[in-house]
Amino acid sequence: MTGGVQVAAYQLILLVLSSSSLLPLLLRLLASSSTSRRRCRHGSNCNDSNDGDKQQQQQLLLPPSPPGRLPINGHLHLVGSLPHVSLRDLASCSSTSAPPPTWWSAPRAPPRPSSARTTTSSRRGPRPGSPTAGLVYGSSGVAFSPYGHHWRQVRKLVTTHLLTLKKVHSYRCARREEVSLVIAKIREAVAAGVAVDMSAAMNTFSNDIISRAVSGKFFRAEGRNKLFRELVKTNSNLFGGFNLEEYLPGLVDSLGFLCRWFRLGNNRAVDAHHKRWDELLETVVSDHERRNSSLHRHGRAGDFTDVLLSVYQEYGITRDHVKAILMGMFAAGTGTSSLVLEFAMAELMRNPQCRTKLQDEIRENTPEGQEMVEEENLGSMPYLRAVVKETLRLHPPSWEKPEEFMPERFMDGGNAAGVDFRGNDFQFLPFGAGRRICPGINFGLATVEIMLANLMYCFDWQLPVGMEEKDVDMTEVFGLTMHLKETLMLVPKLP
Ligand code: HEM
Repeated sequence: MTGGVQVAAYQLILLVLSSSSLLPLLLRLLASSSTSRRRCRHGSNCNDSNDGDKQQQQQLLLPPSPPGRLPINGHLHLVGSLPHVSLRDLASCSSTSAPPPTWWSAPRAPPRPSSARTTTSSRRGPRPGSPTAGLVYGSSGVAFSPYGHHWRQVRKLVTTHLLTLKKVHSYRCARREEVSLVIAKIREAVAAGVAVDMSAAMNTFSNDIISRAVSGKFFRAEGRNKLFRELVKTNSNLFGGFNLEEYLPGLVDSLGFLCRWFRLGNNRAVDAHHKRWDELLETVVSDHERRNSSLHRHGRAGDFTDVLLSVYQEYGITRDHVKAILMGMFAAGTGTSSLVLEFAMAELMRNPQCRTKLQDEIRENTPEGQEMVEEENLGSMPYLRAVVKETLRLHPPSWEKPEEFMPERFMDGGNAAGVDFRGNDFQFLPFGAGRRICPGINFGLATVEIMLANLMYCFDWQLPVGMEEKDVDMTEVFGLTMHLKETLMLVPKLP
């Protein structure tokens, strides 16, 4: 369900409830939601505020809430189908940094740098007991686990053993092979003179990279990578869809049986989907267990699953937790990297001068006669990093010409030259910040940079006949991650 439909569904529920004899229950809901708001102020990042509650706000030193809050509805009616854009607009209406609107339960990148300092997340993901929590093994992986001992353990495991710079580096041959497969496919399109569906190509590429890191060399066996891709897509639909509990936990508590009936269909879909994930992950785990002894004999570095199986007991976690971590790697690692690549290509098509500048840099800094850009060549390509940063910058307000694609801002002499994305510069948080910062930064960047460099190095790119730069549709659609509404079709040519 899109953001607009979610909002409409939410408002419809409110309308039905308020026009019925359920008013007493609504009042209870109101009471319970204000209690939970009070609780949030002491524990979580949900630092909402209330115009009518100024005294308490002053005591708690919270900034003022954006104007236009309604009872029950909070600021929901002010949030459109692109919530990050609405949040930005709400922030700019307020005289100081705006805290998230009052209904907003999931932690998202806040609209202004200064508010980012106060809102790094402690709770995230499906609420305990919700159908989607069941899908992710009771929210026991890294991304959805609430802050606490378990999260600290799984996060430590992932950052110490799976996503270290050394480990990411150890996958460079795998990345090289996957990039050459994409290049070979694009060469076929050049020979046939047809356009390439870049959205699909980049999604397949980043999913294959993650599948390979998780499942090893044999990830293509029995079409496992395709199955992973399909399951990740369904995850995204289920998490990005409308889940009553996430929006109105108080209502669900108050109207237990009605809500259970309302979400029955969703429950079944989630259970069936979880079963498919579990079967696949169980196969991956038991395959690895079978060949683990010979792996140790040969002393080879293993994939994510090998590493997890060798250390998980030390961390006091279970086999289901291992599966939850693996599932989380797919969900967090696939959509993100492929979207960065797709947005980067779309922006470069709309900005030919940036594209030429990037191609010149890449071609000048790749040794002559080399068929592909290698990872060791990337260090001498600062404009490539600036293009990636600019793609990640995603329209926040406090920038010069915020809506324009201007990688130069991150280059020497640019107004954001020293700005980095590792969570220290609060005006630029594409990977989040604080204790929940993305642990996959190195993995994601390695995937994006080598692929983008090779797309630019090996080909010249054109828009399909009849299309001009201004016709590249950058309309975004809200979901678990933001993505382009239209498929990006591009025509490759040999340079
Ligand atoms: C360019 C690609 C990527 C982008 C833009 C990105 C972005 C993000 C963001 C914004 C968050 C939330 C941070 C917060 O709440 O403060 C996050 C969390 C996370 N990401 Fe990434 N990510 C990328 C790639 C990856 C990859 C490749 C992996 C794994 C292989 C990964 C694993 C995770 C995990 C496990 C979390 C949850 C961390 C926690 O809750 O402790 N990400 N990512």
